[in-house]
Amino acid sequence: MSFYSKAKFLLSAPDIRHLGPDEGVEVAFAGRSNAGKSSALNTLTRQKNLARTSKTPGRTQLINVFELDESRRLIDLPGYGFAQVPMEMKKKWQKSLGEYLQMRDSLKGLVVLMDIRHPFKDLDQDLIQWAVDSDLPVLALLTKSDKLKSGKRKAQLLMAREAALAFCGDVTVECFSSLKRDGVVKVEGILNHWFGLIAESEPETIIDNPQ
Ligand SMILES: Nc1nc2c(ncn2[C@@H]2O[C@H](COP(=O)(O)OP(=O)(O)OP(=O)(O)O)[C@@H](O)[C@H]2O)c(=O)[nH]1
Ligand SMILES: [Mg+2]
Repeated sequence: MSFYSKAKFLLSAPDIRHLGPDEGVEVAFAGRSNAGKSSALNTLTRQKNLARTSKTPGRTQLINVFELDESRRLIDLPGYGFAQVPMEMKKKWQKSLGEYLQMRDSLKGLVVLMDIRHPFKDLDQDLIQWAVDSDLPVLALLTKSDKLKSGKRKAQLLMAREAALAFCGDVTVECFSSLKRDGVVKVEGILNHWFGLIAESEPETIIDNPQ
């Protein structure tokens, strides 16, 4: 059993004032609406319905917190860049998202998810750039990698890595598929470091649940 499969829903908050104490370590999943954030969390935690997913963009409207243990949490953030949301709602979400990213001290790592077919849109670049400038560790995932055949997938990955280097600096970029579980082991390895489960110098390994 993976450490991440222990995840339990803790709370949903409209803004940072409704989150629990700003202690321990949080790793947040961010990205455009419909990029596959909630699906990725379900895949990582091996739970089908932990985070709510939907075909309709804009499903996740609150900051959703999932507890791994008493000091470690996974965060599912509302998506950005969805045109069909009423302006007022959009403003509210973007405000709570911005506040979370800028003010939450326990945020120790950011996973930015982008559809492999159209990565590094303006808002993605802005977010990754901001994380790099803020010294917040960031992992960029090209989601729904199952949508492309192997050759095209590799080409997109190379292109995205070059784009990341050009626009945002030295950012880790990997492919990910919730459907095929592509990239899960790599994500776990990186999260293990961010959560302080293994030292930086140690090789990336999968942490088993001790129970
Ligand atoms: N083929 C394929 N579809 C995926 C994958 N991941 C997610 N999807 C689909 O993409 C849609 C959006 O997924 P969600 O996980 O709800 O996306 P989200 O980023 O949480 O969206 P918001 O909460 O609206 O911001 C759903 O229909 C998923 O089934 C994947 O790896 N492969
Ligand atoms: Mg979602």
